[in-house]
Amino acid sequence: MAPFLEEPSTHPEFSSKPKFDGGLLDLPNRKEHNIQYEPGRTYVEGHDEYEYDDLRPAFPDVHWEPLKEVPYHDRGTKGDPQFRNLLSDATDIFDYNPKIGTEIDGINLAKLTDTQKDDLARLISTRGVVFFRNQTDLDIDAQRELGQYFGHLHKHATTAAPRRGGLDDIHVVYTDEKSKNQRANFSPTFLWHSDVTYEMQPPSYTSLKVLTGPSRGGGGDTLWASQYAVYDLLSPGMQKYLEGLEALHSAQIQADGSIALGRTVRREPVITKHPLIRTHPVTGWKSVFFNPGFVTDIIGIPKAEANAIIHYLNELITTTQEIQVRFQWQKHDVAFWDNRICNHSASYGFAPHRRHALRVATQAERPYFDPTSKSQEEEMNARYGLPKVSKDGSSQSNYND
Ligand SMILES: O=C(O)CCC(=O)C(=O)O
Ligand SMILES: [Fe+2]
Repeated sequence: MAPFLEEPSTHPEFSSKPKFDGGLLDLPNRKEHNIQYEPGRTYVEGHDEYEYDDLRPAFPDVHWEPLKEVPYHDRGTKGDPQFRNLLSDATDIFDYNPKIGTEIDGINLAKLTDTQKDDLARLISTRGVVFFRNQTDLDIDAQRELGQYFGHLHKHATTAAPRRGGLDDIHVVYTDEKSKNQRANFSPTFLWHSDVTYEMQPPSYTSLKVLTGPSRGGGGDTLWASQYAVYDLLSPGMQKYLEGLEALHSAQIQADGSIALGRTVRREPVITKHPLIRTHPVTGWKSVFFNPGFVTDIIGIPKAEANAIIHYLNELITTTQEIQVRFQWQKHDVAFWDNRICNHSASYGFAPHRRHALRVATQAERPYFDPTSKSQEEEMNARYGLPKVSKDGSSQSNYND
C-alpha cells in the first residue's frame, strides 16, 4: 500500500439504480440483444445495504511489539518446475507479456492441494504476478488460510483492517464516492511501491481479492512491474555497481501520514537496510530490490549520487512498459504477486464507484544477495538458445516517428 492510500470509512448513501454497463463489448451480438452503449460510463451500484459491511475499513487503536524474526521456508522450492500439479485443473493459462504476468483459468484457489500450493508459489516466483478470475469460494478465511500455508502473515502497523475484528493481518483497500480526490493526493509515479519493504522480512506471496469494484472498463486497474526485469535493463557495469550497495527503507512516511490523520500507529516505525540487488530463493534469479515508496537513501555513497540512482530506478520502474503488466479487475478476481520482485501501483479515475479489496501478505526471508546467482534474462536466453540482447544505445532507428 502506498504511504497514504487508505481512506477513512464513511457509509455511502448512493441509491441510484444501475443505468447501463460500459463493459459489454464481449457480448456476441449487441444489435440482437438491443444493448445500449455509452462510452466511458459504468453504473454505480446501489450502496444502501452492503454485503461486505463487516469487512469495511477500521483503524484499531491498539499497540503491538516490534516484529521478531520468524522462520521462513519458501514453499516454492518444492514446486514442480513445470507446475504440473497446479495446471492439472487449469482450463487455460496465458502470459500477459514475456517478463511478467500470467492468468490461469479454471482453478479454485480455495480448493488447492499442498502440491498445487507449492507449484503456485513457484509460478508466482517465476512470473511475478498471477491472476485468477472469479474466485467466489475464496472468502476472507480461505484467503488467510492460503496465505498461512506460505508462512507468517504480516500485520500492517497503519493501514485499515476489517471492522469485523480478529483480522489484524488483513489489509483493507477501500474507496467510495465519499473518498477524497485521490488525484489531488498522489502523483502517478508516487503510487508505485512494493508493500512494507521497511520490515526486516518483507512479504513474498501476497494476494489481493476485489470484493466490489467498478464494472469492467470502469477503471481501478492495478499495475505491476518486474524487478527481475529492471535488473536486466541495466548495463553490466551498473549491475555490478548496484550489487555492492544497500538501501534504507523507511516506515516513517507512512507513520507520519497516519498521525496527520489522527490515527494510531500500531507499531513503532522502523528503518531497515536491505541489499539493493537480491537473489530469489526459488528461481535463484537476481532482482533489483527497490521501492519508489519507501527507499529514502542508499548507504555509503554521496547523497547526490544516491539521489541520482533513486531517480533512475524510479524512472525505469514507472516508465518502462515492457516490464509492466496491467490487470483489469472484475468482482471476485484475485491477483497473487511476489512482493520481493515486483512493484505495483493502483490507478484512479473510477470515482464515484465503491472499490473494496482485501490483501493477505506472507512474511518472507531476510533479503540476501548471492553473487553466483543469475539474472532472469541470462537463464531464459541460455535455456531457449537466444542471443544476448545488446544494451548499447547506438541504434539508429527512430521509434518516435
Ligand atoms: O488498490 C490497488 O489496486 C492496490 C492496492 C495496494 O497497493 C495494496 O493492496 O497493496
Ligand atoms: Fe500495495
